[in-house]
Amino acid sequence: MVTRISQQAENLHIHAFEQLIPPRELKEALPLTEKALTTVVEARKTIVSILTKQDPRPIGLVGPCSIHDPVAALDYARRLAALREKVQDRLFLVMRVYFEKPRTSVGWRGFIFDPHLDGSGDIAYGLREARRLLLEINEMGLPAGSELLDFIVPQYIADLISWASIGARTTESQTHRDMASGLSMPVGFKNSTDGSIDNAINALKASRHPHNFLGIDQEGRTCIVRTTGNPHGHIILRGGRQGPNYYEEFVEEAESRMREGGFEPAIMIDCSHANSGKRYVRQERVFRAFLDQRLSGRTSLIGFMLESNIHEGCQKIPEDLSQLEYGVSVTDECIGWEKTEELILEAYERLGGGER
Ligand SMILES: O=C[C@H](O)[C@H](O)COP(=O)(O)O
Ligand SMILES: C=C(OP(=O)(O)O)C(=O)O
Repeated sequence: MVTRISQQAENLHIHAFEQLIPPRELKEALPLTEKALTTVVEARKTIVSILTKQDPRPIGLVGPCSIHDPVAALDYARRLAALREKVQDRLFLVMRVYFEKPRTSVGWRGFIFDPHLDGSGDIAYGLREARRLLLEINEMGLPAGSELLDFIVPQYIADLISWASIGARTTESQTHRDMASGLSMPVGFKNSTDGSIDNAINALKASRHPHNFLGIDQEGRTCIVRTTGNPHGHIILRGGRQGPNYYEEFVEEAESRMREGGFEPAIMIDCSHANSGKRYVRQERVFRAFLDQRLSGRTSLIGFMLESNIHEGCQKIPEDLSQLEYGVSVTDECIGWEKTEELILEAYERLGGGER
């Protein structure tokens, strides 16, 4: 019972607690379909085969920096699903479907946390619409990859996610490592914003171990979550404060650090973020460097990440939301669809020429 005495000591900066429906109820309203389940199960299996080098195709994590408009996201997904079909014998494409944004200081926190883009924080709507969107994307046979930031969110949507990322700002966080140890999909750990790959390798080690932590169950009750450890992880080189880290010498360094840590090297190159100085025009350069290294026989490079949208560049979220430009990122700059298609088809051609 909250007494008058305790009211003077707690929740001093909280003005409301609003109850959410439990994960089970949202899943009953928007259930996983047979088709979506097949997309998820098959994609997770394929990604594990790529990480263990049984499947020679690189993974391409391709899509918007963040989802802010479900209509544009579906428009994008349809384009990517068609492209995926064309290239699937040489490339395994997964759509970036990012609903949670970690911020350097403050900024829009992503569709789940602020779906109306106005600071109203309608998380109930955000969770529901995120789940609906993921269902539709998986129904197209297109697998989804996402950054997981909050510990409660996975119980609502993780059954629709085939690959997850722990971001540069949270790779060193114990609680994110705990969460990763219980996730059902392969997880990529980014190097830290200062460029450190040790944090990512330590995260890989930690997430393979069992952990006990606090979370919620399907009924939304707080509980002790006991995990078995997640054996399917890899690292992602995204550059750091000192600059890019996609060049051969950085990849070699990452390979030997992974080996020293007892891991078979499995490295994804993020063509955006600090590898491109957040300038969309530079992603192309990083992408080609990835491809050159892959084609020269560097099989530790298991994939790439491209931040791509329908139209290139980015925009600030305007006060008057009717001024939002369709298909343009509201977070980091993205390459446009035409460039995306051009790069993926170029990779397809080159990967068909011999060494993959
Ligand atoms: O991917 C998106 C951003 O790089 C990340 O959320 C940090 O953004 P910020 O530095 O603009 O806050
Ligand atoms: C936030 C992201 O990246 P990073 O953690 O590398 O900054 C992202 O991929 O959206």
